[in-house]
Amino acid sequence: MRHDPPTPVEAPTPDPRSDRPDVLTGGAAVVPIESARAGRHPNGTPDRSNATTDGTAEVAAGDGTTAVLEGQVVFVDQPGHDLPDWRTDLEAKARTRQPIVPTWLRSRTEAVDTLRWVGWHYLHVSGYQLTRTPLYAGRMAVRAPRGFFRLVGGFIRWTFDLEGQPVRMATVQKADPEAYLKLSRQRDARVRLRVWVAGLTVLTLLILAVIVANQPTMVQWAALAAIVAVLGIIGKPADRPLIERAVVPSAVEKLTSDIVIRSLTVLGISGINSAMTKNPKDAIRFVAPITRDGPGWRADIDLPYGVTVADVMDKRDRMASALRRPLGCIWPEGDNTIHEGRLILWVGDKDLSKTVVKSPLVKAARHDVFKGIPFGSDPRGRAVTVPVIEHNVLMGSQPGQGKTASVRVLASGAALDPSVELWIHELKGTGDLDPHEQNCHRYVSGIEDEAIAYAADSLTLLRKEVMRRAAALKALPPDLCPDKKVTRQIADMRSLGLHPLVAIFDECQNLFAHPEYGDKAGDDAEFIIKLGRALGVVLILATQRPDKDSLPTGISANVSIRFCLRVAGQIENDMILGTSAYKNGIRATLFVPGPPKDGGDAGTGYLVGATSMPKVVKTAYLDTAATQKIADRAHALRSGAGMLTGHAAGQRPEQVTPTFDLLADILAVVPTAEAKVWNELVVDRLAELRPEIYGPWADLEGGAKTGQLTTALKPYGIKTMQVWGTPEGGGKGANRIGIARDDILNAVTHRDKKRATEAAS
Ligand SMILES: Nc1ncnc2c1ncn2[C@@H]1O[C@H](COP(=O)(O)OP(=O)(O)OP(=O)(O)O)[C@@H](O)[C@H]1O
Repeated sequence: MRHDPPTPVEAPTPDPRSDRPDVLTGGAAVVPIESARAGRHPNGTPDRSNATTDGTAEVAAGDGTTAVLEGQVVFVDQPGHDLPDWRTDLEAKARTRQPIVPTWLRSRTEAVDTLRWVGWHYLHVSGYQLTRTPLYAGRMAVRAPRGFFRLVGGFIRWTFDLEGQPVRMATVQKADPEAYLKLSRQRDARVRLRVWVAGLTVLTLLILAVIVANQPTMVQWAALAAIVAVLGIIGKPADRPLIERAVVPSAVEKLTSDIVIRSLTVLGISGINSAMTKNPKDAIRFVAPITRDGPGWRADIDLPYGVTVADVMDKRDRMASALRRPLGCIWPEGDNTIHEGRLILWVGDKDLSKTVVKSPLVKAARHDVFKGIPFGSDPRGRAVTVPVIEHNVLMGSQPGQGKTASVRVLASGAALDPSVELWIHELKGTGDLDPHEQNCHRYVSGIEDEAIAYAADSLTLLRKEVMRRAAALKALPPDLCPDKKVTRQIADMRSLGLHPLVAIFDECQNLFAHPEYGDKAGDDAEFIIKLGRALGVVLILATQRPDKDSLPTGISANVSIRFCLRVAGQIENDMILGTSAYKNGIRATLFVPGPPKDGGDAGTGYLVGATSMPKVVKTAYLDTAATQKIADRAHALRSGAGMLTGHAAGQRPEQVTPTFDLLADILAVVPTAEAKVWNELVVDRLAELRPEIYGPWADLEGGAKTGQLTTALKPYGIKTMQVWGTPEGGGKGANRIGIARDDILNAVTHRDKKRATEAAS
């Protein structure tokens, strides 16, 4: 069956700016929508249109026949040149502006470091050469006779033009009298002049010799030394330099476009390989010249269409092999403000994992946290500061990758600002932060329940503190606090109680995953993170177990600064660095596990939220001795300023949550002989044991009382069951909800084992 031709329609009015003709010149075609609809097959299958040059379009009708659409056909691809918006054009140019002041001069620390390095370098070179002057003098003396003969021989050869002799002989052998005569005449003319010059030179030297002979001995020795030096230099064997190198030349190969292309094509990325096969010249484009950038080379590259920076990041080790550099020198980065395929490849001269970053805090007399805390340096050697005021920090990694070392840096920075109230909770019990105990308003180090309860108390107190501060800030006159935020000026007015309060929870998974305190602690932390920022309350959390049980999602979703050292997989990566971080190529899985001495990347991580773009940062390393020195200095500072409070001033901690161990308490009230017991009986006995804790449970009615214990036991994985029994005062036997004593005992054994393993790791 053949369709009726569709009703002719008007094509859209042509763009007046374009000189597009109405004839078809190629490219894909747009058929006016009404025509296309009219030409659709009744069963709804879309038709395929072919543009024709007479202003009609043929439409496959689906039954093998062709319908002709009348009207004007408009092309998708417009002829003529692009007409980019001039402002967009300028903005694009502005993004690629080269800095007027070189990058190393823009940071004071970096400039000082570079100048210091250059100074030391040349001092070393000068010292090295000066100590070797006797050796060089000896060498020159030995070489001087050969130099003398070379000089005299060369002088004679020049004077009598002996270099031309072989050519002249060749003309004789070829029996070419004309050429021979020409060359001989040239030689005679030369020799005539050169004999005069040579004679004058010899005469001058004789006069100089007579003058020197009449000079004091010192001058004579100096002249002799100069002559020996000159002859020594002339007499140098071709393969033996006079001066030794103070610095072995660097083996670092200059990064060139060929090397970069070679390294990208061996990564096994199909998008790159197929683009290279189709268009080897233009598949990988360099958007700026390859330049030196800090202690390394930087190449700005547009990857082939469809290839993302994340694809390349995954193959960093292969790239290192292709570039013949250690892995710690290869730092590919994306710039997705431009597009997903813009790769900034930085190849360092030094392996980052072998670099130990020094902290300026080691020598600082004091520090101002409103300026952020110096944290470490990026692979290019630029100092990186972490802002803490109005921020919260979450750090994570697998064990032994430098979390605690990073926490120490932040704790030390905070301690050196006496206006900061410092609360430290180190929930592993290894004492890594003990040096700062003397500066803390609240301090605990331990993995046992008491330590966890203390940390939970801290969060309860912090929550109250946040609410108090919110009211205090609201009450401040607008001229003092126009932005409703804590400023340095407000922080210094101690009476307002709005000074910075930095609370650190290292190994926080032990708190958030705790069966008794975990849930509430998670709620409190989330509340503090959301509201405390503008009020000067800063939470710093570090965990070695970033999963949803040990790190409530409310925390990982709301924290503002994230630092992720080496982790094993995508889930942990995104828990710390935020959803989609892995997908976007921010992958802390690329770091090598282990400490630097074993070639690992401990101390190196991705920092997100502290700088405009996510950055790889190597943290400054403070060992225990350096931390102790800083802590002692901070203590003296605080003591002088009368800022030692709470724990540091020897006050007893304020206890908010009474400490209790439910499982141990149940075992205490259920004798061994009683294998199974009703919940309600257990609750009554518990209330007798600790009325302040379990009293409210016992006050609950019937089912609620039973349910309370069931709920409290759930986090331990203990299930309740139907238990046959009789009331304690006597009465009829019945089946009611209860527990088995053995289940409690097993849970305690399991918990103790787990704690012992955690303490050992
Ligand atoms: N910034 C750094 N520079 C150099 N080495 C570092 C750095 N940070 C950590 N290290 C090395 O890594 C080791 C482990 O660091 P750290 O104890 O901080 O790890 P961690 O992640 O806290 O371990 P755990 O999870 O077991 O507590 C250190 O002993 C040190 O040798």
